[in-house]
Amino acid sequence: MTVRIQRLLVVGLGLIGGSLAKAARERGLCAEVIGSSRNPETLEKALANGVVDRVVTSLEDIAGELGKGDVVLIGVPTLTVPAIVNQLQAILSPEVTITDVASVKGSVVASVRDAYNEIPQQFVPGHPIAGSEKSGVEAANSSLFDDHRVILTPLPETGADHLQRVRDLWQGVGAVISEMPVPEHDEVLAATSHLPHMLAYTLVDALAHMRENREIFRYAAGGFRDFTRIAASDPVMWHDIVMANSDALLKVLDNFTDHVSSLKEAIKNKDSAHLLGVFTRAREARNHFAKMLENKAYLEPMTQTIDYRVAPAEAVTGDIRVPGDKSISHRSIMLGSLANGTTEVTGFLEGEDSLATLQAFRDMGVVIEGPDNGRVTIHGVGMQGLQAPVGPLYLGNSGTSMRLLAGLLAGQAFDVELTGDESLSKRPMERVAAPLRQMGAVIETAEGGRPPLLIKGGQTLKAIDYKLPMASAQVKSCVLLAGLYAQGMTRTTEPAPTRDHTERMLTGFGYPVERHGAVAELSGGGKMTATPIDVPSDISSATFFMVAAAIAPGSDITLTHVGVNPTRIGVINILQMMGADLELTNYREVGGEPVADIRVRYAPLHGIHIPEDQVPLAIDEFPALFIAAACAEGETVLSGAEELRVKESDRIQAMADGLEILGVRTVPTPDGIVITGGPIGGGEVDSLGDHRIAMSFAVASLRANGPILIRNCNNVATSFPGFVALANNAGLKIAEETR
Ligand SMILES: O=C(O)C1=C[C@@H](OP(=O)(O)O)[C@@H](O)[C@H](O)C1
Ligand SMILES: C=C(OP(=O)(O)O)C(=O)O
Repeated sequence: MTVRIQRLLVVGLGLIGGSLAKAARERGLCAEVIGSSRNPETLEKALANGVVDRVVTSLEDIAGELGKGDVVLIGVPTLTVPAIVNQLQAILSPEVTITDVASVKGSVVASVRDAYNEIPQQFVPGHPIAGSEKSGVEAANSSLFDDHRVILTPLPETGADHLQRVRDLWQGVGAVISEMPVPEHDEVLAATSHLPHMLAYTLVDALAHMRENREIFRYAAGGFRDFTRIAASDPVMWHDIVMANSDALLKVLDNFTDHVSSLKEAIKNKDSAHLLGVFTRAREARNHFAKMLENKAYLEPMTQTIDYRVAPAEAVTGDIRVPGDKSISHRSIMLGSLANGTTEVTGFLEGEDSLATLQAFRDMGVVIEGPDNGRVTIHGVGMQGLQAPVGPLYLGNSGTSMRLLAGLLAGQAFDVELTGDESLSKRPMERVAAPLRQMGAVIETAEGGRPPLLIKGGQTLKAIDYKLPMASAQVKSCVLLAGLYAQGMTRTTEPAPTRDHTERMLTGFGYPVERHGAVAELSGGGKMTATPIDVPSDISSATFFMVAAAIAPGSDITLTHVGVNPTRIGVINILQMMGADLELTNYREVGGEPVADIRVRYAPLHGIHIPEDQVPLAIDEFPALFIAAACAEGETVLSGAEELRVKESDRIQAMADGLEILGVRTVPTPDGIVITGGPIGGGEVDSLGDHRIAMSFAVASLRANGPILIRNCNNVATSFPGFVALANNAGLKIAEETR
């Protein structure tokens, strides 16, 4: 329903009133725009600058003309609003829509109620979040509201057509409308607008009072200028706002004063942890909000969807260092946070999954600097030093974060809730909840053992001897991490070897872990000491380039500094069994983890039966290995890999569907797949938001005879930020498209 506005009367032609009048006039939103002001000079300027069609000096002169379809907008300073409202009550027809632009809504609504003895249907309180330190009709700017927010705070009595008319007016001048209740508006604005203005005014006033003020202002550049820009705002307007919103403002001022007092204490006591804590948290929050605002998070989906359009490519060549290992990055944050002392991490993966873990620990009070080019400094808080987070810990797409944190947090003193994105919210968590409950933890899951996880703090955990029902490093790590807080010796026995980064890193941090064969055990109640961590490149990310070189004639690529922990090298073993030409050189150990450079040159591949003992050692590499199988002579058979069905997507089905579309024959089975090698065509495939599916199909382009469009590739950033640039450098032809 669009309700056309006939006449718009703007009472008070300051910056906001003047800008609205001018914008409405220029955009032809109303039949006529009329301005009213007590000041004849303002009226003259308004006419001269084309702000209004006509002016009136008193409301009586015009009120009688106005009726249904007309709008009166009160644009005077907040404390002058009651006088205008009183006047309007006496002379204006109840059919005329009345709205206002005051920065405080409680006091305006109260003045309307006083004047009318009720809230009339015609009244629609509003507040455009726009402005500038400039004031007056001469500053009127018809694009002031473009993409700016206007908050309307309609009351139960407000009439629907009046509300619609005001919405149309603001939308017509380019604004974006949100609605909220009056008290919420006043609290939000006290914190986000009124407090900063008070601080800016006070800072400038305080400095101006210092004896050497000339000198101070002479040297006050960047920071001072940025911080105090708003101290040039209209003093009367701000006086009125403060008087009108004093209750809400006093509340935020109290809170802020407490923070300043703690900062003062920290400076006095040279408390670096406190200072760094405040600064790193604030910087993160500022960046986070800036991103949200850039994306207009309240208006549109947070980000756009990224697709890859991949053209057929020839070969891959060069020396490449892929980003840091995801599993090790997660663990570096977890153990570094619980250690005594400061842990320096280099090579940290700045992907969304490991950043989710990092943020979770920040949310629990750990001061973490970085990441900055893979460098992270963690100020460990000791085994008992985590604090209750203020809200749920959001872990995005990351299964590892949720399952390992569940273990670590089961024995803490506080309650915590773990949540995740759509994909993570579908993944099974009973596999960790069950052993943790056996240890005495109190954990609730949503239906079907899915996230969110609600963990009740303050439980006494006791050690268990846990035989893992599936080969899962996440479940093993979860139980061992809970074991750090349990009474007695916690033991895990795994059905097949899985990645052992937790055990290695605990040892590195000085926490004794006994290991023999399939068994790992540790006693609760110990402590850890900070130690530097150098994270090797992720073999799971390197895999995409290994497969790329293995399938594309003419390829010769060297992947440097790759982690080649024996529990992770299934992909190397399987590719070699298929006939790939793979060579490991420069073998060394870095911080308890073996590392090597891997050179891969093209060689024809043949299908194999993948030995089941290799499955856990290559669990994340199968989507890419399926592409190798599609390029191999004959059949490749995988079994014993039902775990692939509960990753970020059902990776067996997702790959089978995509390969079929590209003309490759596949037969999915409950625990694996049979793939018959053959030519690969072009087509459109869906990664289902699974990073490894997206990157695998990009690699397929090296053997495809047409372009491949891969849908939903945003999550590549969870494990492999910079993938597209690195891949294109090596020889792929990926174009990112957003929609
Ligand atoms: O412990 C880890 O860091 C991981 C273990 C594996 O999961 P499962 O334990 O579920 O097999 C793997 O798929 C995941 O990417 C990372
Ligand atoms: C399975 C994976 O990760 P996670 O379980 O941590 O989401 C993966 O990275 O392939």
